[in-house]
Amino acid sequence: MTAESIPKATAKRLPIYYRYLNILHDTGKERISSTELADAVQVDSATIRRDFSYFGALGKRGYGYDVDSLLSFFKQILNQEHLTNVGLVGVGNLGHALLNFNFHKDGNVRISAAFDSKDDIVNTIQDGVPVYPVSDLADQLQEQQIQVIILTVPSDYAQGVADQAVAGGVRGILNFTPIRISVPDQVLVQNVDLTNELQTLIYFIENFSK
Ligand SMILES: NC(=O)c1ccc[n+]([C@@H]2O[C@H](COP(=O)([O-])OP(=O)(O)OC[C@H]3O[C@@H](n4cnc5c(N)ncnc54)[C@H](O)[C@@H]3O)[C@@H](O)[C@H]2O)c1
Repeated sequence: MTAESIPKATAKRLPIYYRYLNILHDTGKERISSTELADAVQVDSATIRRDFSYFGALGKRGYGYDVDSLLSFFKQILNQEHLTNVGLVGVGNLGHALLNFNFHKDGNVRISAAFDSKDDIVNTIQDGVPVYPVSDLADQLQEQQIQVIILTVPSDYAQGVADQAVAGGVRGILNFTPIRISVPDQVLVQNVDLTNELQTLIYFIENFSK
């Protein structure tokens, strides 16, 4: 089974399972039933069993799932053993917060280079990450083989920076700016809008909560 042949909805739940299994592993738990897992990750147990069935018969009736073998399987699927270096462009309020966070809990992703246009921050190290002049973006992405960037520049600069990143061979952009950037088909853009997320949450609370 390859990552490509797993249904998208199942693939989306993998990181949730993975994170929880890591916690179980750290506490020394060796096996878990789908019902226990369902309670912990808030996914119903039938869905969990179906999801896991895509990975072959990993569970044994009356025994549950072996935590270690599930973990190593997910690690392989999620490519967790492979460290992905990410660039961040725009070290302002939001950029600083993301640099400070730097995905340390997940272990397989880290921001390894940051870029800005302000003289007082360029060529410094912020939260352990070197900040390069944005004029070097395309070169540095290529040199450091960085294929994913986080975009946290003011909206007026978003498209220009995206163009530079594309010139540097970027394959994915996590776009925090309100601008819908244009990129070639082969480049993936994931837009993040916290206002939207909050409004969706409030809508669900008001309309679907018990
Ligand atoms: N998606 C969300 O939920 C969300 C939340 C907050 C902010 N934002 C967006 O994130 C962006 C950043 O917000 P902020 O509050 O951190 O802004 P900010 O002004 O504090 O920071 C922007 C940084 O980008 C740098 N910059 C400017 N032009 C640049 C360029 N061409 N190349 C590289 N760096 C450049 C600036 O020097 C500054 O350090 C804005 O577009 C804002 O709208 C989105």
